[in-house]
Amino acid sequence: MRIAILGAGAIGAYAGAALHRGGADVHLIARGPHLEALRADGVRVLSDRGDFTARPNATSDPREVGPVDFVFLGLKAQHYAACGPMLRPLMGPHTAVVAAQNGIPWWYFHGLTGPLADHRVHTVDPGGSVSRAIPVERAIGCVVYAATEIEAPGVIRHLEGTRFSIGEPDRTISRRCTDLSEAMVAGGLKCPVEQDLREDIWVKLMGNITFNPLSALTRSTMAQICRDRSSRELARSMMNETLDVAARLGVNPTISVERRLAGAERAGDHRTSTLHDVERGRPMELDVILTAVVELADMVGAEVPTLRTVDSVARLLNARLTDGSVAERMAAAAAAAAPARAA
Ligand SMILES: NC(=O)C1=CN([C@@H]2O[C@H](COP(=O)(O)OP(=O)(O)OC[C@H]3O[C@@H](n4cnc5c(N)ncnc54)[C@H](OP(=O)(O)O)[C@@H]3O)[C@@H](O)[C@H]2O)C=CC1
Ligand SMILES: CC(C)(CO)C(=O)C(=O)O
Repeated sequence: MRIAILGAGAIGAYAGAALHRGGADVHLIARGPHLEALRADGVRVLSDRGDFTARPNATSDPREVGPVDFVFLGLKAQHYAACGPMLRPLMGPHTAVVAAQNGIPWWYFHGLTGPLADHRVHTVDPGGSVSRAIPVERAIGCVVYAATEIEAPGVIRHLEGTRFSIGEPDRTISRRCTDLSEAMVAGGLKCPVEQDLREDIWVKLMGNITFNPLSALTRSTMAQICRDRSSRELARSMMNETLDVAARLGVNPTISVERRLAGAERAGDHRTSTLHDVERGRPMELDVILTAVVELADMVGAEVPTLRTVDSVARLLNARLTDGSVAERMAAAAAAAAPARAA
């Protein structure tokens, strides 16, 4: 099985290393110093479950890879609309694209019947730009219950979780999903094939919609947010509002808010992927994680005052982060602080 990892960052390189370890023919697509390290030394995975090194092919140029069976998309979702030129050389007639994103995917209403069939969520697929880059019929959904970070170029720190739940938008159990699942399991990951991934999407989103923006806005870990009485209450409100939107869309996750909060608190001092971005002076992956849910709330008539407030301040921060000068200053400050943190 040939697999390209487009955006072999924290999650992509981790999944790619595992797939390679399991016997798949893996091609990592990366850039910069991280790519140089991947080429020179492979992916070094550091994990309580056992460290290992995998040496799949690594390149910056998808044309060197050519058509594959699966593209595992490890890019941040705000880069999906522009990924068409990188994706094209990887696509054969049957290539599937597995997007490891958090939040609401661009294919969310694809394959459904009823009044919302094929509805486009504008925030995640503005003007159809993402659907044009990644046609929905190519998409396999993926909900990632793993936490990883790039500790140094070529080095992935695995913090917790190995589950990558996958599923077809149209609720079929397809051969391509079962094939991919076998390859992931051979690499030591959990990869259940779900009939309808939408419940998993909302369960995961209850955490991301809350902790990703709050951690970025307050520079706090998930545990710190949970242990402070008022921010825990804020998190609870955000989760309840999210569950209301999901319910109005016909999805009723069985997990309680208290259990979800307890799980986040147990994650301890983990910094979310969004906090990592802000610390590096990069824009946050906000549209798919939070703004899209506010759009869906408006669509289904749900009151989401807390989500709306956090979204508006987080979008203001994102606007500052996309202003080059501010982003450069923050990145410089983060680089200056890094040796001190390490000491
Ligand atoms: N990290 C985690 O624990 C989790 C992440 N996720 C999801 O996984 C997805 C990826 O997140 P994460 O792995 O943390 O993000 P990363 O930023 O670590 O990975 C994205 C990678 O894509 C690379 N990239 C971007 N554009 C290009 C390009 N044009 N050519 C080559 N490489 C490119 C980036 O390189 P560069 O740095 O140079 O821009 C980076 O290495 C997100 O949607 C996130 O929500 C889900 C669950 C957990
Ligand atoms: C926090 C985590 C790992 C989920 O627990 C995540 O999804 C992220 O960092 O974006």
